[in-house]
Amino acid sequence: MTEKKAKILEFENAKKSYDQLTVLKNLNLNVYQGEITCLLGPSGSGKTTVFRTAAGMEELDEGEIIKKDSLRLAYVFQEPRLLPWKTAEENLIFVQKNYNLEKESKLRELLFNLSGLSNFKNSYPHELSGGMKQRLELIRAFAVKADLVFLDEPLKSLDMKTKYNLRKMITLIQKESGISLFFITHDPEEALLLADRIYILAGEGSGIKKEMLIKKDRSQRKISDPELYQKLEEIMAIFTDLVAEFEVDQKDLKEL
Ligand SMILES: Nc1ncnc2c1ncn2[C@@H]1O[C@H](COP(=O)(O)OP(=O)(O)OP(=O)(O)O)[C@@H](O)[C@H]1O
Repeated sequence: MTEKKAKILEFENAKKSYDQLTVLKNLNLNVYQGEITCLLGPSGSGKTTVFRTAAGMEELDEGEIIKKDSLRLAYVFQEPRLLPWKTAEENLIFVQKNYNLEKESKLRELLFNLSGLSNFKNSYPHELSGGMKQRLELIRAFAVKADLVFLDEPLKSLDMKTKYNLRKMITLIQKESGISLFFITHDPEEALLLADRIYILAGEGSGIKKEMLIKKDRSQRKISDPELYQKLEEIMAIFTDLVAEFEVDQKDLKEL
């Protein structure tokens, strides 16, 4: 199949171990311009290790991450990293200053509107709910006009309504700005609702088990669509193979 989109980041034969534990081996994946790419895998499969190496927080043992030096990257970590002594708007200005973008007040205004946080620009992080803080984390990453935003489980531990709203917000921002996103999740439904391209991580000491393309218009997706549902079943079959079942002798349960 011919790929017309430009590759903007590439993991080539990546290998990463911690002491005796090989977490990633022969990992190959591409991030394409203007796409939402998802790295999907069960707990412990090495997703955060991919994120940390991409962010330069860890070195690969072997292989390469290929990207242009000029590529502007932004990151959304699992746990909020907001500055507690700065208001919501000052948190955005703080990161914008790194790129001389602090005068972009219209962009901030737009992001606050899109995230429903317009009335909380002057609030401090401790005055916001968990979901609001996560929304602020997301718009902070979008405030620096990055080429590629990495998101590590951005919707983890949020309730269904907040997840739904944030998915809508991400979809809208991506559609309007054409920004590329690389997000990590263990949730197949989230991957299917958001991604153009899903890489399923094969599990400890391994690479990518499968690459999946989702063509359906993001704003029209429902998990009950036959196309998505069939893909969900495919992913679940792979996950069932990857996740070892724990074994407990029935009579030991009497100890409970
Ligand atoms: N700094 C570290 N030192 C030693 N082992 C580590 C380190 N970081 C991760 N590991 C191990 O590497 C493996 C993969 O961890 P990683 O956090 O990348 O997985 P994950 O897919 O992100 O998991 P989860 O979804 O539970 O966050 C795990 O077995 C973990 O214990």
